[in-house]
Amino acid sequence: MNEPHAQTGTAPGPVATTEPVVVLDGVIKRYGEVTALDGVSLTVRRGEFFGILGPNGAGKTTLVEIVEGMREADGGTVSLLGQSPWPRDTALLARIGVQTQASAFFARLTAGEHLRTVAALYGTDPDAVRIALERVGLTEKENARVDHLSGGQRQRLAIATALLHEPELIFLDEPTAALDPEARRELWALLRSLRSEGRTIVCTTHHLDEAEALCDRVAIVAGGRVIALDTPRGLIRALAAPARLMLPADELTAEAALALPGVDRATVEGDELVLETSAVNHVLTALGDLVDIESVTVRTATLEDAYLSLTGHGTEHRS
Ligand SMILES: Nc1ncnc2c1ncn2[C@@H]1O[C@H](COP(=O)(O)OP(=O)(O)OP(=O)(O)O)[C@@H](O)[C@H]1O
Repeated sequence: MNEPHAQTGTAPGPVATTEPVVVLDGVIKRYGEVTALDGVSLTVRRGEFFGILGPNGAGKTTLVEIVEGMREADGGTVSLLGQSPWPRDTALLARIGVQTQASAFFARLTAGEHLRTVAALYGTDPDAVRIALERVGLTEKENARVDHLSGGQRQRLAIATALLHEPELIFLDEPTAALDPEARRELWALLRSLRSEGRTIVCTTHHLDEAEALCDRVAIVAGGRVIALDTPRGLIRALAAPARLMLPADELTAEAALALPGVDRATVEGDELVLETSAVNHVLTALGDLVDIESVTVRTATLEDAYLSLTGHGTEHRS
């Protein structure tokens, strides 16, 4: 049998604690006529990798900026590490790390110079630069100019910048935007290792596979509201979408497949027979007696399916 589609891969490492590090209660933010946040309540626990997902304009950036203390909410309460992030408190800011966008780098400096400049701003020990470069696998690029780094190296430098002062809580914004698949996977490994060190990570992303692979829990925001909040697995389970089993159409007829216990639907799509079932193991066992099991591909629902269903941008369990 072929490998099933990527499964929910919650990162290994310490289990998130129950201690709240970010608490929003009924947070409201308006920009003139636009209500960007319409009563957002959520809690991020220490040690969690927490994803914030949602369509463009959903209010994600506004939400994160309010938590970071960069914007003032119009209503509701916000607690960051037990304190109100507004009015801004520099002592509190020193306990969080914000991934800078590559455009915010000192472009003509080397990676090392850039980090030393940021370290000086934070009043951090200069040795932190060496440690941060090592941490993100950029030691050999210390003397390379920032504008000569690849996209993946820039994203690593952005994360190193956020890590310099050893923050308890890190905010990431689209950490793997514009990276090739290999660079994305390398960055995922780095992000997993940050989590396994016990850091709390709040990450906005449009990549559903990334959220599914990395996040302990995700909040789906739409129209300024949290419309779902759960583990990726919980959101997928709530979707209750059937699994799809695909096999060459010449191996079995749709009629014969429908006669198998557990098969809810059997359709021929091109040269494939597609079976829908909520009892994958039963159907696989039955198929084992009838067809070459190596030719069967299983595709279970993904976080993307749940997201599209919840945000109304798709209702089908797509393949
Ligand atoms: N400074 C601002 N002034 C006026 N309206 C704003 C401002 N910032 C955001 N908005 C509006 O508030 C809403 C939420 O925007 P926000 O940037 O928080 O969404 P987002 O989920 O981060 O979107 P994206 O995924 O596109 O970055 C949108 O309708 C946006 O147009």
